[in-house]
Amino acid sequence: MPEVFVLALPKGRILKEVLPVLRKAGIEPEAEFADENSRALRFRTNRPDLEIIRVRSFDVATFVAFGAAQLGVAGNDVLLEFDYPEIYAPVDLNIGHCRLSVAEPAELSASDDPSRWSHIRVATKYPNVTRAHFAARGVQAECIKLSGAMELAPTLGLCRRIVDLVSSGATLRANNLVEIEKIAEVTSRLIVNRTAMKTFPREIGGLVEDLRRAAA
Ligand SMILES: Nc1ncnc2c1ncn2[C@@H]1O[C@H](COP(=O)(O)OP(=O)(O)OP(=O)(O)O)[C@@H](O)[C@H]1O
Ligand SMILES: O=P(O)(O)OC[C@H]1O[C@H](OP(=O)(O)OP(=O)(O)O)[C@H](O)[C@@H]1O
Repeated sequence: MPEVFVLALPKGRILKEVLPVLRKAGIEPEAEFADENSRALRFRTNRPDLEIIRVRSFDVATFVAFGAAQLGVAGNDVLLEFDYPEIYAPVDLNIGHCRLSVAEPAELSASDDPSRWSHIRVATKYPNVTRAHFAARGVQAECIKLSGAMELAPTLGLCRRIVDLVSSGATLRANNLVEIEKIAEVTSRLIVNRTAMKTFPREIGGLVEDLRRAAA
């Protein structure tokens, strides 16, 4: 019986960008995958040795880190937040371009001086990256963990600053916030479980190379 490998894909916005890359690599998910009303989470592909699962973006990293999926697609925002040693990220897929930034209300930024901060409170989905970023310059960041809609936090008085993903800047503008500092540039990466790569170098290495060529 041949080995069947599992590729974990994020459910959200990245899915639309990743499908053309898969197609270029000769990987076609079964028809049900495109059906938004389907409750299935696990799908066959045209390759008998590859299945796809659809999970939340942060969970892609968890499935791959624990070897439940051998491959996945994750933004480096997610990889920075977890820093799982079992994850190897060999290919930048050149999709999902955005940045992880610090933002605050426009009226605060007019008089704010970030070089004088010693302690700040920040709403974010990325508490580990945020704490490490500020600790590197001696600022203690107290993080309030949210799972989305961070931009509401300053308006409603939860805290004055947020750390969130920014692409066009439209979400910040709509909430009267301005970007004051970039923490990291973000793109989506192909990720691989290190043990799986060592155990099946030919098979997984082949998939990695197919996807590398498709993303180039
Ligand atoms: N505005 C954006 N532009 C480009 N890429 C983005 C943007 N927002 C997020 N991403 C990328 O897509 C990934 C998933 O984004 P996000 O977490 O917002 O999606 P989601 O569908 O809301 O996921 P979930 O439901 O798991 O929270 C992020 O980890 C990031 O790498
Ligand atoms: O700069 P922009 O182009 O406006 O993009 C930024 C927005 O995109 C992401 O949210 P998403 O739309 O994925 O929703 P979420 O809040 O549920 O994560 C991110 O969290 C920002 O809110």
